[in-house]
Amino acid sequence: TQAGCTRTRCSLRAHARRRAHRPMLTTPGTSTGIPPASCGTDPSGHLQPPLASPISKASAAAAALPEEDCMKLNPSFLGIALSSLLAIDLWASKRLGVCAGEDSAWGSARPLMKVVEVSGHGIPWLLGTFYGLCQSDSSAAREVLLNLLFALLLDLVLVALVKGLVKRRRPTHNKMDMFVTISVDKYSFPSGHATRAALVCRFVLRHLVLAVPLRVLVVLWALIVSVSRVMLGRHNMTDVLFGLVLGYALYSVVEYCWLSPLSAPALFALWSH
Ligand SMILES: CC(C)=CCC/C(C)=C/CC/C(C)=C/COP(=O)(O)O
Repeated sequence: TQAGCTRTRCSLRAHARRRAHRPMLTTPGTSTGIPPASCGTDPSGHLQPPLASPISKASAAAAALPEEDCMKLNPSFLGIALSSLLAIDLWASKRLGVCAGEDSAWGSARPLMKVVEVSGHGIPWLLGTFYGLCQSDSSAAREVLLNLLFALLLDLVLVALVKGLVKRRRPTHNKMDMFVTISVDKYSFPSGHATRAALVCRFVLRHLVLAVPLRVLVVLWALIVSVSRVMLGRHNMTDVLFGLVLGYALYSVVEYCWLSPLSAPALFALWSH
């Protein structure tokens, strides 16, 4: 009937669309994602298997695609592994976001987590270091503080660059109620708090003479700041893990470019009394 024919044509078109959008898992040419022209329907409207006929124009065109185009359609092992990792990351991060809101499982701990958040924020660290630099009267202290200031600024620039390049959105369960942010802070990869925590932790352990309990406290602080980013729902786990690695590596760069009265006399002249 007329209605039956229309339904059959629609279902054929839908079938062709589904196949055309399905990523190819087989070698190009054997499955083109386009139904062969010889496919048809029987009088009752059911799809018939393809007839043994020459390759249709469409499949011949697909078979002639350059290798790179076919590669794009074939999900590689690495692609599948990455998508699976990201899916696990999103799922686990959402489950760990127990302080993401007042009504979350650990919502009552949210104010405390926000104090931890401020302790790893860029502004207190920049202002504190700058203040220390202006107050210090020993050249050794000035050298350490000037390098800490340089490290903190380098960290801000690097994180802003990576955030702007990667443009990964913050988790959907995050409430954007953070203490002072800049434009790129709408993005979450990598976590600026985690990079700063790792960087400051390595810096302090290397340049401050501290008793063992205090050294342990510094490491604990860096870990708590990092974990709190996921608990507050600000970040996914991969943002924080990458941030820690980046901050750790950044310290090596700071150490390599260490500013001294010999290498940067003009900078030190600014703060010599
Ligand atoms: C000198 C200058 C440009 C200071 C800007 C300090 C500032 C507003 C830093 C932003 C710190 C922040 C909110 C980072 C975001 O951390 P995530 O862990 O959420 O990535």
